Amino acid sequence: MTIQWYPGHIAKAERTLTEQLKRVDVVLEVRDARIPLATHHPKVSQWVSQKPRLLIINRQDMIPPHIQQQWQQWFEEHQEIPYFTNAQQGDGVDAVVRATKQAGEQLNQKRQQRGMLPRPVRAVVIGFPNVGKSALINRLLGRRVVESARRAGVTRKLQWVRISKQIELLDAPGVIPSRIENQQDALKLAICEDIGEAGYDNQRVAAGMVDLFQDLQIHHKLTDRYSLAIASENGESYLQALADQRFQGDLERTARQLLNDFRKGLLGAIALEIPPS
Ligand SMILES: Nc1nc2c(ncn2[C@@H]2O[C@H](COP(=O)(O)OP(=O)(O)OP(=O)(O)O)[C@@H](O)[C@H]2O)c(=O)[nH]1
Repeated sequence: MTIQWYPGHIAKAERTLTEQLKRVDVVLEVRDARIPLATHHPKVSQWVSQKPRLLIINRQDMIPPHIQQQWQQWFEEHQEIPYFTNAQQGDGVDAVVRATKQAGEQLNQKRQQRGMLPRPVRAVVIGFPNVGKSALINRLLGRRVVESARRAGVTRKLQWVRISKQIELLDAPGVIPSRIENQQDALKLAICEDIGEAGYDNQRVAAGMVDLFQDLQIHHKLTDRYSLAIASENGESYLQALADQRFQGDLERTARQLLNDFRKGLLGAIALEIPPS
């Protein structure tokens, strides 16, 4: 399984992100609920430094509720408060606004102690490509200012927008470049399309997805959708069997179909990661 990264894009994304972080008081870090660990970048704490950070686990509608509960508990055990959202529908966004305001109140208390006037808290939404940053920004603003698209890597430019008297937001999300050396994490990012401008092979990623479903013991999701049992095959042979059964042996078309069905939620609510025990 090889994911090919484009170093020029990564360096540029890192520069833009660090510039954005310099300007803000609070950071809203968005992760993908299907893969909350793989959408964590190890350098985030270094980039964010001492600033308050809110952890937003988006796409909550795409995982089963009992797994969401397990993550809630896991993060709390690790001294983090996760805010679960469905940015497409707006679920959970009010709690994010309240927490951001609270961070602003703390900021202004400190300013007051130093004899400074209060001002709105400045925030930025950051996260891997395609985790739902633009959708969240649009929800926070209650209107559509940032393009939100299924294609990864569409967001760029920089502007401030006022959410309320207390909060100002950078309307361009900070994109965390998704170069992840761990190939299993890279595979999950590719399956979820949270990978930005990287090159990958659809057939390998789709076969890897089938293997992952086996490991997670959720292969019945494939059987339910395609009426083709997995038997003992590995991902590659399943892809071949499905191609023969449905797509005249066309492996590329089969791989795209599998990935698309997963990404659109047509295989049901599926978590690709569960909290480590
Ligand atoms: N089902 C579901 N879809 C979502 C959710 N959040 C965002 N989406 C959809 O996912 C797609 C990507 O969302 P964006 O908001 O563009 O993601 P982004 O992180 O800004 O992406 P980049 O611009 O590539 O960095 C869009 O089609 C959104 O409508 C969610 O919570 N649930």
